[in-house]
Amino acid sequence: MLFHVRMRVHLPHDLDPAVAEDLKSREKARAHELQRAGTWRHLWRVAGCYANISIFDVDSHEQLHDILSGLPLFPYLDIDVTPLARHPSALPDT
Ligand SMILES: O=C(O)C[C@H]1C=CC(=O)O1
Repeated sequence: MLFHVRMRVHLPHDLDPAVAEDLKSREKARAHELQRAGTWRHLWRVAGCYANISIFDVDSHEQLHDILSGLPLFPYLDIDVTPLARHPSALPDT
C-alpha cells in the first residue's frame, strides 16, 4: 500500500541545540534504515520549507502509523497522509 505523506517540522525555538542535533541525527539514521528496507520509497524536501513529501510502501494503516509515530522527530511533526491508488492511465511500473 502506497501513501503520500507530508511532514512539516516545527522545532521549538528554545529547544537546546544539542537536543535538536541529536533528534535530527537519529531521524536521519531511521530514515536511512527505512529507505534501505524499501519502506520509505521517496523522500523529497519541499523547496523553501522545513518540510518533506514522502512516499511510504507499507502493508497496513497500522504499520504506517507505527512507523510515523516512532520517528524521533514525531513530537515536532505535523503530518498529512493521503492513501494512493493506482491511476488507470498510468503506464505499468511507473
Ligand atoms: O528533515 C525533514 O524533512 C524531517 C525528517 C525526515 C527525514 C529526516 O531525516 O528528517
